[in-house]
Amino acid sequence: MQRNYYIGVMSGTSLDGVDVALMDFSASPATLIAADVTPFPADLREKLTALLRDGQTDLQQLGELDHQLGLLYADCINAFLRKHNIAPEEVRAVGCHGQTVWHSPQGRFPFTMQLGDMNLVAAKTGITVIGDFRRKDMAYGGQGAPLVPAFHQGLFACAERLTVVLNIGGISNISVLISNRPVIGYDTGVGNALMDSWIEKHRGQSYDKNGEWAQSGQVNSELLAELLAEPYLTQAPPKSTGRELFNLAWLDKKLAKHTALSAQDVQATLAEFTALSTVLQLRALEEDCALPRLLLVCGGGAKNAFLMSRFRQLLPHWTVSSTGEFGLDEDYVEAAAFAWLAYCRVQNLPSNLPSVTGAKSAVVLGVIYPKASGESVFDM
Ligand SMILES: Nc1ncnc2c1ncn2[C@@H]1O[C@H](COP(=O)(O)OP(=O)(O)OP(=O)(O)O)[C@@H](O)[C@H]1O
Ligand SMILES: CC(=O)N[C@H]1[C@@H]2OC[C@@H](O2)[C@@H](O)[C@@H]1O[C@H](C)C(=O)O
Repeated sequence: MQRNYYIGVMSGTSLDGVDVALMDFSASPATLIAADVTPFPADLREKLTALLRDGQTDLQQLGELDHQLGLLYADCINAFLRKHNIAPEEVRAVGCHGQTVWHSPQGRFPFTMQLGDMNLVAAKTGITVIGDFRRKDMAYGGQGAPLVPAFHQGLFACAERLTVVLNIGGISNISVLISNRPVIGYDTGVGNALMDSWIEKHRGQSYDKNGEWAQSGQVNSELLAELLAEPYLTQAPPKSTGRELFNLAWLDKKLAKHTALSAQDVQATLAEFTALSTVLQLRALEEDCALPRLLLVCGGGAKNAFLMSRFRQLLPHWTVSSTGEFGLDEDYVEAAAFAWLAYCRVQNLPSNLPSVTGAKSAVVLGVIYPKASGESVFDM
């Protein structure tokens, strides 16, 4: 059978690296052919961390970051093609998310900003690139996020069970899949972002491997209650958030009354906060649906053994597993989803779910940046 290759590229809110996934859409279900992650160069990570921390920049720096990210994505794709012996001509299109530097879906002038010049990516790879996936949904009144629930639905929905796909990246988001009901999906709140920032501040490590440091501390119930009182958590969907809200400045305010707490107790409380802010949402679903319940975790948080054990303890009536056990490597679900979003763009298929983002209608997402030859992606 003829292959139908698309590449998805994702660099998420954790700023840990650039994920590249090659998907084949020639048969259903689509298959992941190969995937790799490239860590962010330290200088770029530093600049982006600073930008995400306070949103302060100038136009020169913003433009340069846009260029630098475009080059990085192109390098990652070209290295990927070389490593896996794939010619650019074999790939119909690349779906590239770009780097979210600010997400502000509420307010008088809602916007979401992803950097990374897709013109550069197309020019340097020789492959047609599709980018700017979120803003069409926003133009139709949606949150512009999360976009992966439609992809989750296609891969993991099953009539005999309630399936929830939970992505634990810097931010966590869920997709609730119950047959014959519209998909529910939203950002539940913080994923790894606060645990990452806290361990970086106190121990100079970029993340808490397997949650070992968190496990060594004690959860402080007063602090936990204050974290859980964040209004975003009880806001009704559609909703989406980011590191503009959940950052060290937010945490510092909550810690003001807890100056005597040890750093590892704070980490333990942050881990519990990450788990509970999702678990409370899932418990509410239990009243609504009597089907067997499956929680499928993906994203870097799926590798945090301590966090996964907390989900199992807190959700005794659920089977807790990872997407990897159900056919798609948990590290590459988002990158695979952007390959699928590119595929939808080329097929002119709508890919947002109004039940999730709140958009007025389902629309075709993504802007096409054609490769240099002028050959249309639709002619391949
Ligand atoms: N072995 C591990 N133990 C604990 N945490 C881990 C482990 N491996 C990865 N992580 C966490 O996963 C994070 C990366 O997750 P991921 O790549 O899914 O995030 P992202 O895609 O950048 O975020 P988002 O989905 O919000 O855009 C790391 O920053 C780290 O906190
Ligand atoms: C604005 C933005 O980049 N949002 C990301 C982020 O990372 C996780 C969560 O917050 C999710 O809403 C979204 O990414 C995934 C890929 C999505 O759109 O489904």
